[in-house]
Amino acid sequence: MTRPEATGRTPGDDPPQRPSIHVVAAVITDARGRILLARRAPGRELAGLWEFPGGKVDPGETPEAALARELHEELGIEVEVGAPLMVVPHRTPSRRLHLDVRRIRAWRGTPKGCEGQALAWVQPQRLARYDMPAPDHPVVAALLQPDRCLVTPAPGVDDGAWLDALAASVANGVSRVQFRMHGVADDRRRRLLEGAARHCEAAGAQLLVNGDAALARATGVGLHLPAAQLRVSESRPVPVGQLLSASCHDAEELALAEALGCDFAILGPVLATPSHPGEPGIGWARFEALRERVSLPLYAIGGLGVDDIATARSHGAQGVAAIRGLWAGAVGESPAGVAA
Ligand SMILES: Nc1nc2c([nH]c(=O)n2[C@@H]2O[C@H](COP(=O)(O)OP(=O)(O)OP(=O)(O)O)[C@@H](O)[C@H]2O)c(=O)[nH]1
Ligand SMILES: [Mg+2]
Repeated sequence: MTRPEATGRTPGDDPPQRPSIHVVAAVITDARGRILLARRAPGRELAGLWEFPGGKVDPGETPEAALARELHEELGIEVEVGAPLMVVPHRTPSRRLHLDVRRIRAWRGTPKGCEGQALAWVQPQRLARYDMPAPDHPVVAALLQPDRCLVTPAPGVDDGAWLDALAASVANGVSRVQFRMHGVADDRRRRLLEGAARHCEAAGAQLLVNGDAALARATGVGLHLPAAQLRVSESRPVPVGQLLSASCHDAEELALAEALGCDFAILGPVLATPSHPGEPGIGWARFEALRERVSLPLYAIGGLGVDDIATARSHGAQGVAAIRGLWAGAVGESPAGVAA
């Protein structure tokens, strides 16, 4: 609907002339698990792109009321708004946007394109085939990809106990694992990677090796680039289809990770963490300010665990990455150089 744009948050590092808009959008799922997309009609901004139905929050309106109103106006249905999925902060040269995505618990009526827009019910795995605005890319990732990424701790002296803890971690719901194993001899590291790969495969979890492109290519597991390697990578070190991620700490590294075609990145440290004593962390406001410049999925790292996933999602993160917060075993000495 055409109405004045509601102004929302305006974080301090932004020129005052850049308007901020709060948009609510819906994940509406049918009995077959398909998700409803609407195509922006000709003549409108971003015409032809597919989106989650919704629109701008009016001044004084709650997000829930705005979403119910928009879905009535655009689709002719009455809804019960459900749980938040995520809020994506996004900036363009002319404005900043908070895309606040909610699940719909129940609805009455049959969705129709009341404003002439085409509609499509899409299997989640096919969402990536639809051309969507940049702020929607993290939303699609949140619907499809894991909300937590384990970074492995050092193995101590007992490799069997380490592998048992890894197996317990993936059994506990971790389905993305970054195998980080610094200061361990090559043959031992390789044996542990093989053990980790067996456990991950059995549990359907994804595995990425930290910092060793040759080992990733030789074994077929994914590759995680530490920031120093990201900064010197000129092309994607593993083929598309083999997972690639990177550690990022600032806007420049995030832009590099996106340009290299990383499937996701890890950004932090967000909170203080035992592995970085004396460092306060960048905090959620800074996390958002960095997140709004790129659209690849980002895990927040640094002093976080499963209880922080909802908070992380409300700041535009895919979820959390952690050592301590996700490892189902004892964590010994803090490995240097990782904030988890
Ligand atoms: N509804 C919706 N808007 C989105 C999505 N992603 C995204 O970037 N946007 C942007 O959010 C803004 C608000 O969307 P809208 O055009 O639906 O707003 P509206 O229904 O109130 O209509 P209006 O154009 O009459 O003000 C648009 O600039 C749109 O490009 C999405 O998935 N759903
Ligand atoms: Mg709309």
